[in-house]
Amino acid sequence: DPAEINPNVTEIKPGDSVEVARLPDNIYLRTQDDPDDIIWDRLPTYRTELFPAPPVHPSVKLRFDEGAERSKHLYFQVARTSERFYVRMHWKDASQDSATTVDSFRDGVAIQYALNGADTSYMMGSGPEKPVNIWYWRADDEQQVENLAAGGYGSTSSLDAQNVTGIGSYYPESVAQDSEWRVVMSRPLASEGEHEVSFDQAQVPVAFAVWQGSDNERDGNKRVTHTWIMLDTGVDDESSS
Ligand code: HEM
Repeated sequence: DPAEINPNVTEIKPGDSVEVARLPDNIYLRTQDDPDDIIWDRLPTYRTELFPAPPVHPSVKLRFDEGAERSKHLYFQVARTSERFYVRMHWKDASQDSATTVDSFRDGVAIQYALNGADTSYMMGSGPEKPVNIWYWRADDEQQVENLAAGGYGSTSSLDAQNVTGIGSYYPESVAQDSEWRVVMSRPLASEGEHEVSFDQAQVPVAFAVWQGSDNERDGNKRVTHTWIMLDTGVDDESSS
């Protein structure tokens, strides 16, 4: 519904490019990864639509509710200083699901980067030649982000370098539907190892995923952006190699 979108929010479709905002070096976040720092009010906000990930696995198919109205909006912001890259994500969620138990699932969010160009499958990469790097936050540990790599389903693995930090917080509102999660993740600009995304290139393809615990979403069952959104880093490819 276009009427509901704030004029300061830019709608992003798959294939669109967004600019990584450059924070001056004399600006500091109150605490690194503070999801509610006032700096975020001054930076451009983007909104994109998430749709159910296609069921690729028989066990996901069993749980896949074809009829469900499951599209969802994700708001995101991207920024860098001379030393770190930051991404902030927020989305409405009427329930705070912080634990996985026998019959309940936790909320989560992730950003995925194609390591070897936009012809990589946005469905978690295409084999060892076209892998992805994934930063994965889960509501059961609001102050931790896992740094993962994958080259197709079933190959998801944790990286040696766990240098991605992050914090998420739930902001309840009197109208439950207006409540939201806000999550910031960041990493030093310099990458460590071949499976960490390099920000030293003009464009970085990204995709997002949100797991809504109250809808029993977990692993492959989640909402995702379909195909890549391109981040313009402001780095010149020719001068940086
Ligand atoms: C759009 C199509 C996608 C499909 C069909 C898909 C499918 C799957 C499947 C089958 C699994 C379970 C097996 C495994 O770990 O490999 C999985 C897990 C996972 N996926 Fe995806 N995926 C998609 C997109 C994404 C995106 C865009 C992201 C990140 C932004 C992502 C992040 C993850 C993570 C972090 C896990 C591990 C989850 C856990 O431990 O609970 N996926 N996905």
